[in-house]
Amino acid sequence: MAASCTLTVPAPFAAASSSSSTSARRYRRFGVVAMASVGQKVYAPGVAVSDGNGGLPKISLKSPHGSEAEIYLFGACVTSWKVPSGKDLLFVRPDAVFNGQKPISGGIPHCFPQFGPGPMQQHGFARNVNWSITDSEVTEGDPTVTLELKDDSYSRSMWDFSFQALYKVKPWCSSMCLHALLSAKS
Ligand SMILES: O=P(O)(O)OC[C@H]1O[C@@H](O)[C@H](O)[C@@H](O)[C@@H]1O
Repeated sequence: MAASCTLTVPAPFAAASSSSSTSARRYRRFGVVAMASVGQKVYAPGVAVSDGNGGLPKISLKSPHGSEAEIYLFGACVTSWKVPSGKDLLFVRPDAVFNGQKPISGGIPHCFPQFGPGPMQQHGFARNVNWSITDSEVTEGDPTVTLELKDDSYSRSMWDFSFQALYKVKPWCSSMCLHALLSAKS
């Protein structure tokens, strides 16, 4: 079974112009390419990982066109998306915890493989585990990162399926593209 979902979130307060380009100039890199400052790892220009709240690893995406986004590896939760005006269009709850024990409440969370209460924890386990960076790329200056979550003994104990979830985050000036791809088999 494979399911794919692409969500493009418009920025109502952003400038009307978009930074997306049809130019074919593009490159792709894997893994850490530089240390920009103490504790910060750069995966591609505009794609860096550093310690966020509570010391949890946080990806920062910065486009030279003015948009910025923050994604925590814990839960692959997008907690911030700033448009070129500097306005942040996302928020987390004031009492959100960043301790790696409870899900980050707010931003754009993943409810998988269950929504709400049920046989496992509220909204499933995907927002309660660390995802990993599987790809990063830059197109015309706009950074993109892809996160991955795969089954392990922890997920199997609650949901006995083999799966791979890929989550691609691409913030532009006037919209943000979120692409989720799930492949699962019994
Ligand atoms: O508070 P949590 O566990 O992060 O869940 C997020 C939200 O999930 C929704 O389904 C509930 O209706 C909300 O009440 C809740 O705040």
